[in-house]
Amino acid sequence: MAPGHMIPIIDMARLFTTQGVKATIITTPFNEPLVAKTIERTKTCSGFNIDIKTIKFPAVEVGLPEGCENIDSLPSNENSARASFMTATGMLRQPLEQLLQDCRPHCVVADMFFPWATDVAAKFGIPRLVFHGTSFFSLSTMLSAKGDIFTKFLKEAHEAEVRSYGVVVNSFYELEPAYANLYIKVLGRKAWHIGPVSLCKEAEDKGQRGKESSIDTHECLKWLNTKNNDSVVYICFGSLANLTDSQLMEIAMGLEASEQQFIWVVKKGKGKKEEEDWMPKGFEKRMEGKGLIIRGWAPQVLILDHEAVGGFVTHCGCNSTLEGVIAGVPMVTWPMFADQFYNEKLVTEVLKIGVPVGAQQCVNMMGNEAYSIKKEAIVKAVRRIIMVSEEAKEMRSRAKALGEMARRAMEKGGSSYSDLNALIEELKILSG
Ligand SMILES: O=c1ccn([C@@H]2O[C@H](COP(=O)(O)OP(=O)(O)O[C@H]3O[C@H](CO)[C@@H](O)[C@H](O)[C@H]3O)[C@@H](O)[C@H]2O)c(=O)[nH]1
Repeated sequence: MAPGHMIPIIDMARLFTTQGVKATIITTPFNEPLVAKTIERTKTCSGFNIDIKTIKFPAVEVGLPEGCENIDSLPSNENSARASFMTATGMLRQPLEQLLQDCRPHCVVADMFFPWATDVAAKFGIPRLVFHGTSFFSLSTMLSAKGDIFTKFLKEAHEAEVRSYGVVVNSFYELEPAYANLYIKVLGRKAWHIGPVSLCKEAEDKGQRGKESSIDTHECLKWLNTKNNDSVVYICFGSLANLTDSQLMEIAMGLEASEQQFIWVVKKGKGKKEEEDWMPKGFEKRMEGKGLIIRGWAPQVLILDHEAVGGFVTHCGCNSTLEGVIAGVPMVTWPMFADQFYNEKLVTEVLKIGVPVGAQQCVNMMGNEAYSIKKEAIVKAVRRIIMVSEEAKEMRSRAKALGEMARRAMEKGGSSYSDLNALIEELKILSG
């Protein structure tokens, strides 16, 4: 239960319904409005057939505040808060069992964070598919890396995956053929690439993905419309990372010194005091017309898709990475935790459509006071992707070609379209 997992899950449900099957999204009461709004926006689309069912999330029972049902709303990032959240997540097992008993679906797609869903589904003879939310590259790398990187939880998730029917991957074959082959043919996993799911034709709500945008989308587009093609850098670190004030300060100074136009998403509210703490004096005034700061939630896909955007500074969350690929923009990679360091390698060393900012250390979701990327590194990397040069030109052209391949993969006859088709057919046979 985190935006980076829920957004693709909702897209996936819509994608499944395009194949004529009915989908039910299971969520919790405080997450339900987000799911409902997204579904509502596409309700008029043909073939639409999605239900929502909620099960109670025992936040209070594990000592979390009432309504704390999403990892991005944890009161703090202390290990204890995350551990409580995981405990509460584990307690969804029994209500899921009840729900499956009543609904008897033909298949359950459950996120990797619910390893027990495999056994629950098996109880009713229902196949379970695992959704990791990450690329074949990072899945294969994690499996091939030494066993000691696996925490107890990851071990459990891994064992559940082995016992599951298979894995659905939000990726497309042409993006990482060697790693799709490695995962499926060499490591012997049963997997289907069905993405990028955000390109599902029913997912036309580009301006409101995940949360309500903090900026009027028309204003944002109006601002972008005044800019030349490929001239604006977009900077966003996903839904979970909180950067320290000193890190934000380095970014602000770096952006100013880079002399490039930008849209920068900062997960901070408005408030004079706060502003003074994390940006140089007079920064926003000096940047007027040149730089736009979005405080809170940005309409990311809408921004990336605009032709004025020519580069993306990203933390390499899997969704953002794919969205950058679809938009065909070179990236500055700035991984922070989880699979992001793997995704960085995919972008910079395999696909060669980005340059690393030089992040060497994992920081937790609240950042790290003792470690920050300096302004000079930011200026250098931003200029490398946005300023006219042979290197930038080549990266851009490779990125644009991949974006085209992504679209083709999702069209009728494309690799992801066909794989989804094959999956549904197989499930139909299974269910008799
Ligand atoms: O202001 C914002 C911020 C984010 N997004 C969207 O939110 C999603 C964010 O997902 P992602 O880029 O994957 O980042 P995280 O939110 O950090 O995702 C978590 O989940 C991912 C999927 O498992 C992992 O790859 C990441 O490492 C993990 O941090 C994307 O679709 C973005 O378009 C917005 O629309 N507006």
